[in-house]
Amino acid sequence: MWGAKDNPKKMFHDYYQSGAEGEHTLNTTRDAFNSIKLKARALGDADAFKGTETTFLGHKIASPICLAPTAFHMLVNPEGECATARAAAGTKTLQCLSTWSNCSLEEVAEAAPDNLRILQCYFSRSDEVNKDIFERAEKAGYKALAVTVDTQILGNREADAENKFSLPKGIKMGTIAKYTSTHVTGVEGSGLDEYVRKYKHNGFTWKDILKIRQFTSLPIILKGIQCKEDAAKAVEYGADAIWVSNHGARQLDTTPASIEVLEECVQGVDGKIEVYFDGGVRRGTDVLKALALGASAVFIGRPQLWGLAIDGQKGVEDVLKILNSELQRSMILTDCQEVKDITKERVIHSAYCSPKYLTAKI
Ligand SMILES: Cc1cc2nc3c(=O)[nH]c(=O)nc-3n(C[C@H](O)[C@H](O)[C@H](O)COP(=O)(O)O)c2cc1C
Ligand SMILES: CC(C)CC(=O)C(=O)O
Repeated sequence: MWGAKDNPKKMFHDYYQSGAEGEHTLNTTRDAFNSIKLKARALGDADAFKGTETTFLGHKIASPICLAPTAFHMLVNPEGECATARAAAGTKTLQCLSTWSNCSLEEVAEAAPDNLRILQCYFSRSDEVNKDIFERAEKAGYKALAVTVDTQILGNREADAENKFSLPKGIKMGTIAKYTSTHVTGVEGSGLDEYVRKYKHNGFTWKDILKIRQFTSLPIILKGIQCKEDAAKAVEYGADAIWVSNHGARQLDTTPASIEVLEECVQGVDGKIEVYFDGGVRRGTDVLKALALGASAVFIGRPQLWGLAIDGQKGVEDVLKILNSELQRSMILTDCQEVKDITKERVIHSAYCSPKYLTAKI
């Protein structure tokens, strides 16, 4: 068998694909989506279909399917996140750029100047660095900050440890290059742990959300909410939106699939702020289910990386177009003429996704 040392493509593939520990959450996510059934409706007027246009924090997007922040796009394409940004622009949707992008946030903004973009943030130990990043983001036209709240420490990704993951020479950490380095000291295990240890502020807690407010006027989205208590707390701490996510099942193994906790998180915010969603979205029907259960936009992680690996910008655009055409078909067959028609009534057995189901005797 190839070792990662002989075959870097294996190292990159494993990094993109893998989940935490036994990958139980990763492996049950498809079943969770498939256990939710859609209600087909007869004789909806397909000619009256209006489309998938919607809004994100008041900004127009052509589709509720957006690009999630995923680190290190240059592992599979020399144009990296600039190619992904152009794909988002080509389909008029939103890109959320990772703190750990290979292209800098300024390069990405320049690659697709008119596109709607937001920046995912991991917090540095240095407030000066954080302030600098927020200012750079604002200046480069990013419209919100998505603060990741599920990664106080990195999940146990066994494949990365076995492969001794590290970035190849010559691949920079574009956005944070001026504050940290890609040098790995050769410790045991995954170089990713070292990158994170060197840069990230693991003592960043709820009170620091209030601090961010003083540093920036950009809207703040909390990414990685997984229960109604935290959803309610996000409102209490002044978040402008929450993003229900288990980080692609890469953090804590044996948590529910994100789709299983979406409804309770929606209940937690009680209509006060928008709710976004990611985790295992692979079909238009998945998008419809997430919207029906209360999300106003969904994000895709790995599918964009597979598209990027296969055909660069065009590959990512193809992924977005296929998903959006599947969404349109599903909307028509459930008699939804526009995104606002995608309500809870489109789903049968939504009770299976609520905590009541877990305790009910049925
Ligand atoms: C290779 C990879 C890198 C990721 N990097 C980040 C990141 O830098 N910041 C972050 O908040 N989430 C990151 N995520 C999580 C995604 O934003 C998203 O939550 C998840 O991938 C969605 O699940 P999906 O891949 O099943 O679509 C990453 C996910 C993957 C697969
Ligand atoms: C560099 C990593 C912390 C990026 C990430 O969030 C991930 O790999 O899931």
